[in-house]
Amino acid sequence: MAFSRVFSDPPSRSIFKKFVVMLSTLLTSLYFLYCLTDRCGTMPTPVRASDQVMGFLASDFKDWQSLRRKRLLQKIINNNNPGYEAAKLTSGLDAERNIARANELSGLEADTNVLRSDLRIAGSLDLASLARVAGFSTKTGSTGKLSQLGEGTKKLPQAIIIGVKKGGTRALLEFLRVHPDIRAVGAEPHFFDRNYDNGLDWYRDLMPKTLEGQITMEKTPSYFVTKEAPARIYAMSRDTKLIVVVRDPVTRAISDYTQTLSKKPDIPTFESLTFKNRTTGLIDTSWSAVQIGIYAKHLDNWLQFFPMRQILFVSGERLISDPAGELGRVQDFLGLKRIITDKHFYFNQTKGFPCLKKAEGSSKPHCLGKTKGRTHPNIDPEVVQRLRDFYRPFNMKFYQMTGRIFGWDD
Ligand SMILES: Nc1ncnc2c1ncn2[C@@H]1O[C@H](COP(=O)(O)OS(=O)(=O)O)[C@@H](OP(=O)(O)O)[C@H]1O
Repeated sequence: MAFSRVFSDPPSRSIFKKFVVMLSTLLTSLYFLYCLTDRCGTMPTPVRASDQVMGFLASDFKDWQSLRRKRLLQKIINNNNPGYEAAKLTSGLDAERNIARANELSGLEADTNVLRSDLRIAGSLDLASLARVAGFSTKTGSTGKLSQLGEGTKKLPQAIIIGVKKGGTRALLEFLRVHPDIRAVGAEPHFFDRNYDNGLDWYRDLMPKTLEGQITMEKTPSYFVTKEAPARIYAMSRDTKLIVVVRDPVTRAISDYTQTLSKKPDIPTFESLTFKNRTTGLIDTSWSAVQIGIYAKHLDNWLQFFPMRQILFVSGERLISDPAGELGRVQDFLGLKRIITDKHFYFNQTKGFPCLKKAEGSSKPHCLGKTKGRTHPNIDPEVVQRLRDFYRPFNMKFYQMTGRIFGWDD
């Protein structure tokens, strides 16, 4: 009996172990797929539109928010363990790599700059082989700047493009990267929303090396609508400069929908998703495409931690009609010499957008990839009008808060 137990237990244990490993792999893959369909974002609860408008405007940023700020900050400082676990680091990097690869394979993100940067993120592991897989020579990823050759140190970002999704954040980052005093990670690290548990060392390690005087940057548009992000960034450095590219919230919502539709062609129409109840005109503010555009509400969260002078708002519309003008404001805000000027841009008729005459580290003209500047579906004008009416008071509040009239309500 004892003899047979000795020889029968080990195989069953090993089968069990294999089963556990297979199950974890399956679950991890499912999670990545889930994230790729944009379902990892926050899903706020629905609120009746008119109630929300009035309730929000009436509250006018009460004192309890400063209490909330202190509480949140304390929680974050307690939770943020800089000595991250090695296991988490590995899984985080794998996630980035998997997303980059899956995007690449599915053609969802054809922007070479994004891929290039994703390769750079993964570079600490095996840049050369990943580049080969992606069909890029490692030369493609070279910026031609000294720090790319190994000098300098990795630093936490001093400036972050925190939003908004579909605002024009990729265009802004790609344009800024032309500046010799800016070094930026191309992929979205999602540190302050999805990967915060990985710790600041993990985050720093994603950054490119910089020399004295160069600014490290990243962009993750979902930060703007992430409740925890302001306190977390504040805990990293209260001096962090924040940049938000904002765009007409109605067009932004349609752009957001267009992106989802390109990945999931079977989703309901924009019109049906907009309303909780079309007859009563009740707008579904739990739909993220609508919710993200309530800029005044999200900005209020940031103002609990950062003064207005530390946040720059870039007009997504002006970034297209006058990229050099908007880039001038951004360079001033970052305390940099105005090196990026109208000489750097040309309007590409085929693309219908401004493009760079020379991309970072290249002598060739460069437009953003095909996922930027998509054709939007036609939306029922009545629904568009209803959305305009919904956003108007929030837009007014936002203009008042920022001191800039963005012209979305003309
Ligand atoms: N120069 C240039 N080239 C191409 N596209 C440009 C440019 N400048 C701004 N845009 C607008 O950027 C919109 C995408 O915004 P984001 O880059 O913030 O999107 S994302 O959140 O990172 O997915 C994208 O939205 P869609 O037009 O809806 O595709 C563009 O309108």
